[in-house]
Amino acid sequence: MKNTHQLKSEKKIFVIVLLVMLVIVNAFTLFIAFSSAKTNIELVTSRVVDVINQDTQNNRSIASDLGAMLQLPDRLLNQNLGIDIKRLIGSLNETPGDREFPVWKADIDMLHRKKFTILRTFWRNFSNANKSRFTTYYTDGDTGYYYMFNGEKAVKIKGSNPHFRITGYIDTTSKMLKNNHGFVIPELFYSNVYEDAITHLPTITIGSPVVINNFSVQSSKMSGIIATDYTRPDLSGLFRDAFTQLNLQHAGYDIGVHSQKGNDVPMNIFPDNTSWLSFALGDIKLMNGFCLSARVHFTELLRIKLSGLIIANMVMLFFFLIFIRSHKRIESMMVKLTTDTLTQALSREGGKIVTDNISNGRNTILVTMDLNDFKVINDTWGHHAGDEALVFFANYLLQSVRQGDYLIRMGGDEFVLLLQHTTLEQARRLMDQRMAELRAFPFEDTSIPLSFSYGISEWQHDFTESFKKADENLYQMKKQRKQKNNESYA
Ligand SMILES: Nc1nc2c(ncn2[C@@H]2O[C@H](COP(=O)(O)OP(=O)(O)OP(=O)(O)O)[C@@H](O)[C@H]2O)c(=O)[nH]1
Repeated sequence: MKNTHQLKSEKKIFVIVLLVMLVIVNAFTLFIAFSSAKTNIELVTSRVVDVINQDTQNNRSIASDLGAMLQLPDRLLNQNLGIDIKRLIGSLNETPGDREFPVWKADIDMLHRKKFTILRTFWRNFSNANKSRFTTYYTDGDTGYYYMFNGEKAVKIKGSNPHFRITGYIDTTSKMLKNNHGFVIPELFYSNVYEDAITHLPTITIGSPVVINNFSVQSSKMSGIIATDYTRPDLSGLFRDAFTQLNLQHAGYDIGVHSQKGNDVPMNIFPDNTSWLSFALGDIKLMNGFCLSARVHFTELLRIKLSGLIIANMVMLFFFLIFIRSHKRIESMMVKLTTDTLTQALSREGGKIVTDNISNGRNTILVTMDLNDFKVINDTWGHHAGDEALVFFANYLLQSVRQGDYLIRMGGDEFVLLLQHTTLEQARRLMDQRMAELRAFPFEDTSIPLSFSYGISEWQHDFTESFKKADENLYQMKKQRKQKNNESYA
């Protein structure tokens, strides 16, 4: 049978295990929420990448068409595009604002007029669905020409390019084309995250190279790039759309974009000022040249797995309550089984549990006690008075013991005290004192004389042996007392 001490430590262990499980279950659920958050961002990113890829694809095809067309003689060009190239590039004196015949600024040379005219024709022939929503243009270098598709605006760049520098890119790509005799498809141009000189917004640019192939001499050269700019508001809009399409909310995420080139200006798609507690979802590849750094807020993790968290905690709470209830029932049953109902001292069974668990009896003293002439109290004042005497006596003894000492009712008016961490001498002094101080107990409106005898022994290996020795001493004390009484009557 388990004793109350064992039950208490069992309860402690259970509570610790439950708390650990509570932490594990909640941490695990939050980890699943974290994985879902990461998947959400990856899904959203792939939607954004789809749009950018589509733009890039269109730019690539315009770039490659332009590269091919630039080598054709005017006759074939006119035939293919259905235009009159000579008329279109020479319309210096046409009416300003005429849609068909652009007015060229004088500083735009004939080759570029031709380039821009071809591009304008491509762009006009393009279906709207295929046109990028964002600023798309042609440029042929840092101090070259610039043609914006949507606005149909052609300018010669004075000084440095207001957007980003592509000289390095054109040089390396040209070298690569030369080394491979033109038989390679050049990489796209990726800018870093820079501040646009016109809009003053953090911007990224992705450009498709325009290559003029000349396979007959196995040499190709770079002409420029067809590029699309994505400003912070552009990308925010793309991300917001992707979140909406996927039925997700963006409020719980911080998203920033950075390039692999470094030296970026900060570009926060969704700002990181709403939560003090957020977790990094790691670097997510946007496309070759760019990465996302995303964070998810703790509140969003809770929201994602709210039902899971509630259910997990409710289940744990349910088991906890069941355990506590059954534990309490066992505990009260144990108390009932091990306690003497009349005196509240330990019962014989309770005493056995205690004595069985005395592993090392060193410094343990066993005292047996028996009320003197208890039968007389019963016979004179009634059984009820006898009961009161027993209760009084037990309380009287319990007052003089310390924590860790035990009072056991062996039966009738016989009790055992187990005194721990004490010597035989100290115990004897205590019992003599207690014996001397006990005179009577109050019963109804009188007081009835009450005294006891005791026998004492040091703990010897087991209870039976120790009890036997103490009981012999008790018997001696009783015997001496009776002799004394007889002598005083004689
Ligand atoms: N009131 C009451 N009496 C009990 C209880 N249990 C045992 N007794 C009585 O206690 C008495 C035990 O008396 P003994 O210990 O044999 O005799 P004593 O009168 O104390 O005499 P000595 O021990 O020799 O001094 C018996 O009369 C039992 O009936 C109890 O729970 N209540």
